[in-house]
Amino acid sequence: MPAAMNKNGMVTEIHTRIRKEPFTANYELVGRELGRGKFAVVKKCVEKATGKQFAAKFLRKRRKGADCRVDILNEIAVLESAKESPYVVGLHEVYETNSEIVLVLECAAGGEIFNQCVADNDEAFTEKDVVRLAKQILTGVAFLHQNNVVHLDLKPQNILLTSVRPLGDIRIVDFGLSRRMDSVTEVREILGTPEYVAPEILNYEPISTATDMWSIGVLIYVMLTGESPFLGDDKQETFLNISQVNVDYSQETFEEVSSLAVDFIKSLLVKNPRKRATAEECLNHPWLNSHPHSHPHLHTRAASSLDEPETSQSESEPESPASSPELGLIGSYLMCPGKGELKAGRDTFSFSEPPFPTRTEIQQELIC
Ligand SMILES: Nc1ncnc2c1ncn2[C@@H]1O[C@H](COP(=O)(O)OP(=O)(O)OP(=O)(O)O)[C@@H](O)[C@H]1O
Repeated sequence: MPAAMNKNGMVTEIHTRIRKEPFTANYELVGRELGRGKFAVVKKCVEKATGKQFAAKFLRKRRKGADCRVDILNEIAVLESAKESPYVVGLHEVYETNSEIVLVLECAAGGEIFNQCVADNDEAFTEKDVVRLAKQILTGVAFLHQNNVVHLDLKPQNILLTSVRPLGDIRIVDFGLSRRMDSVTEVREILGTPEYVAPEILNYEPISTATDMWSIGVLIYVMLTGESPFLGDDKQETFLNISQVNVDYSQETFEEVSSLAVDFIKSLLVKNPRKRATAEECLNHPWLNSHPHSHPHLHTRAASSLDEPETSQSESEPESPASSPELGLIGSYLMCPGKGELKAGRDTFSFSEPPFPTRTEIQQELIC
C-alpha cells in the first residue's frame, strides 16, 4: 500500500499548495450557482489577476458531526493524479478556511449532460453525439483505471460539457467517492445514486474498476434513450431491477438507435463484474468506430423517466439533497486491483429486508 494511502483506499498526500488567505482576495464570485451536491456548493468565479473564469467548489469540512478533511484531501489527490487527462476537470488552486476547503476548478460552462438526457427537442443528443462523447468518457475513465483510480459515482450529473452550442467536450467531475485500487483496501461507506450502482455494491461484494463500467452502461443507456433502465417506483424495486439485470432492450425503447449501440450496452450491463467489458475493450467496440447519422435527435418522445435534480439557488444549506435520492450503504467492501479472482462469502441481500441493508461486517475472502 502506498505510504500516503489509508486503509479505506483514500490518498491523503497532496502536492497542491493549500492557500490560507481568503479566497475572495483573489477571486470574485459571478453569476448564479453552478450546482450543488450533498456537502458542496459550486459557484462561478473570476480570477482577479487574469480575468479567467473558474468554478469554485466550497466543501464543508464537518459533515454530520465528523471531520471529513481527509475525504477532501483524497478528492484533491485524485484530481492531481488525473491532471494529464483532458477529460477530467482541471484543478487550479485550493483554499482553506476554518470550516471549508475551496477547490478552484476549470469551469465546464456547458453544465451537466443530464440536461440533454432529459431534453425532448433539438437539444437532445443524436447517436453520433453520443458516440463522440462516449469515446471521451471512456478515454477519461480508462486513464483513471490505468492509474488505479475508481470513480464510483459516474452518472449524468457528474459528466459536464465545456459548451452546449456547439456541443463541446466532456469533463468528469466529483471525485468525492473515488478510491485508489493499488492494493486491496476496504471501503466502509458507499453513497451513490441508486439507479447507477452496480449489483456488487448492493450485494456487498468486492468493488473493482468493473464497478465503474456498469455505471457507464447505465449512463450510455440514458444518453441514448432518455430512460433510466433500472428505475423502479421505489428504491426497493430499483434494487431488484439491478440485481436481476432487468433491462428493457425493446425496439420501442431503442427506436432510431443502432443495434451496435444496444450490443455495446449489453457488454456492460452484465452482473458478473469479471465478464463486463473494460474501458479499453469498450474503446475497441465497433459501435465507437461506427458512423451513425447525425439525425434524428434521440428520445424526442415525451420527456424521460429520469428524476430531474432540484437545483436550488439557496446559499444556506449545502447538505440538502440536490439530485435523485441518495443511496446510503454502510458496509464493508473489499476493493480488488484489476480483475483478480474474487471469492465473496456474503449471502445475497434479501429484498424482504428493508431497502437499506445496514449490515456492518461481511466476511469476504479474496484470492488475488
Ligand atoms: N467544474 C465545474 N464546472 C461547472 N459546474 C460544475 C463544476 N463542478 C461541479 N459543477 C456543478 O455542481 C454540481 C455539484 O458538484 P459535485 O458533484 O462535484 O458536488 P458534490 O457535493 O461532490 O456532489 P454529490 O453530492 O453528487 O457527491 C455538479 O453536478 C455540476 O452541476
